[in-house]
Amino acid sequence: MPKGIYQVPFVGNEPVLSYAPGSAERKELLATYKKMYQEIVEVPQYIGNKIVKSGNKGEIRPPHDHQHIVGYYHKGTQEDVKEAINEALKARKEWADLPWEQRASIFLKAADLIAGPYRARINAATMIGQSKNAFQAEIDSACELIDFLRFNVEFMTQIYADQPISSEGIWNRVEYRPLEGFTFAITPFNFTAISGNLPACMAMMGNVVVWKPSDKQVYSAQVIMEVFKEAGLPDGVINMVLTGGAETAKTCIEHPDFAGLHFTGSTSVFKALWKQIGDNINTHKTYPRIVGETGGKDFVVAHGSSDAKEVATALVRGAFEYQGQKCSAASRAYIAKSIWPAVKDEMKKALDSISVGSPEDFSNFVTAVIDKNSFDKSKGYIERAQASSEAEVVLGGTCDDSVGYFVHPTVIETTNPKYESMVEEIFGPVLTVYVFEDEKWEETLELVDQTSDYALTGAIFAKDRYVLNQGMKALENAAGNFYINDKPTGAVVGQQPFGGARASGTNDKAGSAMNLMRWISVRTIKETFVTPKDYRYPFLGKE
Ligand SMILES: NC(=O)c1ccc[n+]([C@@H]2O[C@H](COP(=O)([O-])OP(=O)(O)OC[C@H]3O[C@@H](n4cnc5c(N)ncnc54)[C@H](O)[C@@H]3O)[C@@H](O)[C@H]2O)c1
Ligand SMILES: N[C@@H](CCC=O)C(=O)O
Repeated sequence: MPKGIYQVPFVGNEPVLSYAPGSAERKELLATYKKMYQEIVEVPQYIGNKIVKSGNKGEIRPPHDHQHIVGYYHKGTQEDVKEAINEALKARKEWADLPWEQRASIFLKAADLIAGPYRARINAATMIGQSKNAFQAEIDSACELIDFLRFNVEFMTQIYADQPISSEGIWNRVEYRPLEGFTFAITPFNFTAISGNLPACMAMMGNVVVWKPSDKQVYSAQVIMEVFKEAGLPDGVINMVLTGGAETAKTCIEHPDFAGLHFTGSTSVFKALWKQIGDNINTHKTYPRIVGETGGKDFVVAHGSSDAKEVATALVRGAFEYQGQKCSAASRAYIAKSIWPAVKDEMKKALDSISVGSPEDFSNFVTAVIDKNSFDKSKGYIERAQASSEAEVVLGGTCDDSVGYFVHPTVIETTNPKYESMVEEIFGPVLTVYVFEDEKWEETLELVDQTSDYALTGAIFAKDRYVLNQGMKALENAAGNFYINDKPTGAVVGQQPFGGARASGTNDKAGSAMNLMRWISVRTIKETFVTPKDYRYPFLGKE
């Protein structure tokens, strides 16, 4: 047990390296990328103390060069998932009983390993496997993951320090116990940081975890496991299985010791999982915690008083960074008629200067979308817009999957504010713009609020403070992360806690104490120093 009330070293947000031409970090990252590109990686499952190589291999191909194989991942079975659950449950007691500062040390060390010796490797794996450019890899797989690990340790200590008051003669305490049973993390392809954070933050609070990453993110997932192992994470605490989503969910959710789901991914999958958990509620020993951060149809609404160049820049970065494959990506924009010609012109200039290609070339702003399904999906929206009487492709529109899944940044302009690409999540570099009459500002705000089921991120642009205030009120429930005169992407851990409501998720705010609270079950302890020896009230029966 701790012999002191420790304070954790806390250093704030990890500085983002610039990768300037000639910099040491650029040289190291490029050399690592090239080396890893030529090697054949084998990604195993991590179950208890075993590194499991089933021999049933799935290929890992860079989305920007789909004929090239960089390695294989070993697919598991449901027997592996059952073993992972057993190993997690076996590890539970010792891990849950470990003093918090020992758990904290492991994750702080993991953060330092990523900040130092693993930085180039985890960024290169993210560039190769998920086709992020170096700058996007740096903010995700290095900085955001490091921040999640360090800030969550800080939040954990804040939670533990939060204690009730005590009246005279008693001492009240609360104990923040991990959940009873095992927890289950399912993670998406698009952020290495999310993938590492979901299992890690549950483990940090003393839980044991079965983690199923996306089969499109296995390369960087392996680096995460290597880091956790090197940081000293005991066997069985986080077990990584490489199995099908639906079957794995069934095995975990039907288990009596299933204690919590930490999910990030699409809305339809999360809704199905929620239902499945409800259907199995009589099997579970405890009410499972359910946290899910899901899809978005994120908006930018620009008032006539806003600066056209600022709006255009926010749209280009917000909609097209990482090929629009951010849950937060700007994908529907409402632009006042008086500024639209200037906004379009600025966007055209920007898009004309954007090059599309492999992340190995650091001058490429846009690289490939994740796979053929994603490519076909974006292409479908573009082709339907080209054929539609209600929409027009005004910028971009080129798609080419001969080498990689490249979709050029595309802007659709529609006359129908409920046109399909104003409503549905595309998750690709396709932005749809609806131009409104300047005097219809209030109706437009209502439209923004009512058009989509999602409520993840959104941005408002205006110079007039009354207008901003009006927009903030009208859009109060339309976004969990709301931006004023900025793009709707790029939340930073500790600065903008992230998550949305409505169909976008449970809004438990990744990278905050609010999220960590979901992975603990509080025991309240009252200790009485001088225990009464007589049942009677002092004046009972006395007049
Ligand atoms: N709100 C957020 O914080 C946030 C962050 C990142 C991504 N996302 C969302 O994630 C989606 C993109 O990621 P994706 O393509 O990896 O999502 P996805 O839903 O296809 O997959 C997410 C995970 O669920 C698994 N899965 C798929 N089908 C399953 C099933 N039937 N049962 C159980 N698991 C299943 C996948 O294998 C993967 O591990 C987008 O909708 C995006 O908006 C949201
Ligand atoms: N937190 C990220 C988005 C994560 C979802 O894909 C952002 O704020 O842009």
